[in-house]
Amino acid sequence: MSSSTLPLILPSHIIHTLTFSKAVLGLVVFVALRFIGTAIYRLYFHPLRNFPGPKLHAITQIPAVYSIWKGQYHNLMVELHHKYGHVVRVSPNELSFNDHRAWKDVHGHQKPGQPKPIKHPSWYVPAINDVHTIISANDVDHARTRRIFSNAFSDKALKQQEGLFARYADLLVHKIKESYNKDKNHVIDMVRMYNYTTFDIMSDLAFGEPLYLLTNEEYIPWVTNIFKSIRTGSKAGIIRYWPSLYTLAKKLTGNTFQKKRVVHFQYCVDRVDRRIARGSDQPDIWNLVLNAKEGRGLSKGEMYANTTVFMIAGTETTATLLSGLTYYLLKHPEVLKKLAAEIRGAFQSDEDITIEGLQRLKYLHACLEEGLRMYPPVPIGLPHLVPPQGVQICGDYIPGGTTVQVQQLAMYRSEKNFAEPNSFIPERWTSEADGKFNSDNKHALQPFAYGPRNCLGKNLAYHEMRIILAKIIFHFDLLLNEESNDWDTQEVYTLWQKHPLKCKLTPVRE
Ligand code: HEM
Repeated sequence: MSSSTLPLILPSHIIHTLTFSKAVLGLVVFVALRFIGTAIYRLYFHPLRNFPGPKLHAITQIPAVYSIWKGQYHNLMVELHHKYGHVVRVSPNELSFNDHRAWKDVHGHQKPGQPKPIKHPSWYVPAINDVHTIISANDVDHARTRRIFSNAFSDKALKQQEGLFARYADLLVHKIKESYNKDKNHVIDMVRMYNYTTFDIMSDLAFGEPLYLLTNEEYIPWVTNIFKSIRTGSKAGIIRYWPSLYTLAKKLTGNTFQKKRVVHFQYCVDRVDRRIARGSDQPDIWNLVLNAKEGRGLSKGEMYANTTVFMIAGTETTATLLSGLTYYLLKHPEVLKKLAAEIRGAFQSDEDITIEGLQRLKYLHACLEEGLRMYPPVPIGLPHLVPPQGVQICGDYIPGGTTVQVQQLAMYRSEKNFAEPNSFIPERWTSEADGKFNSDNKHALQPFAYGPRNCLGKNLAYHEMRIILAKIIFHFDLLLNEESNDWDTQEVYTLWQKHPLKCKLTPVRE
């Protein structure tokens, strides 16, 4: 048998195998050529080709996505900005900024008719009832919603709510004293204690009743699920980097995720309904909103959707700052001593600790600012989309369709913005600051975001953080437990994944 006749007598399954291998080979070659073609385009012809950044990041979104998946995106951004400067091309269609001017250009007010980046529609989606929240609404709906809710977050409202904050801060102190009285060597996880307090406060404001976390010293499953969903939501969210897969994945997995979201949402609906049916004479969100002219246009759907925002935006963030600041104070005993002297010197009793009294404490304010700089509760950027006309950011023309983000941690840990950026030095925020801090770029620090869509609860958050921290320091001496020595080495899944912060608190007064 000559070799030339061999193919004729090959069994059919071998012929199939050969055809199949050819098809696979063809596919591999096609994918490889496509990848090379895309890589060449993105490196040499793409509108973002002249922006600095690692070549691999310009070619593919995989390195950025991988770091999000591993919870290391915050560190990657610090590193890339350190190496490449104030603007970095972090993936083919995405630019990251750590220059203070980007706050105004991305988040700030623009003149009427001037194009501006919008909140990225892939990231900012409506609530489960398909109603947009204050955070996700387009600019027009946002302005209306913001007007409605601003009554509940005004200075006047805060003054009316003062007693409520004091009540929960006192309960926190009471619980810690109780634990100490049971066991003088007690070790307390302050992350939990701060979360219990901030969730109870916000629940009282939004549902007219606490979640009783402080009373029971235990999370309820609804709260645990919030923490879990922040992590899984951040991981699952990477699919947005492949828009066509995103649509497909939404269709395929819609039901699984949907069911969990429905259960979570229903909890808010039931509690808001219960609060409205019961009525209340307290200065909670609903009394302040519904009694004002603007609030009468609010639909039930909007009430439910926005409550979910308040219960996340107004709780975890504040507890995060308190946990981070407590950690840095414990790592810097000289700062803690100075702060304790200020607080204990200013007040004689709990009743003295008022909004006005706390606002006068300059060193407390400096410590809060430095805590927000070192450990911003929202450490990464909030994705915005450049409109088709393009915009100017930090003096550069940015073409339409680009995703842009202002990175918080990378902004605050840059020596271009702050001297000794990785050191916790509250003095930099005071008039007694060393000369080298005179050139600190204070405007770079915007932990509550910037412009018309900045944090609505900023004043509330400052008061809450002040009163809780002041009462803790007024009543206790604190020590960090050894196991929490490296507490700040954490992953970020949109928000910090906080480890337990184990501390020993010893009462200094009855
Ligand atoms: C340290 C504490 C806090 C920090 C660092 C913080 C930070 C932020 C940031 C960065 C945004 C912009 C989010 C975005 O555009 O995607 C935001 C928005 C918002 N925050 Fe806060 N927040 C804090 C506490 C609070 C509190 C206590 C409340 C009270 C409910 C609150 C309510 C809101 C609301 C309603 C928005 C949406 C505002 C709008 O779109 O007009 N936040 N916050």
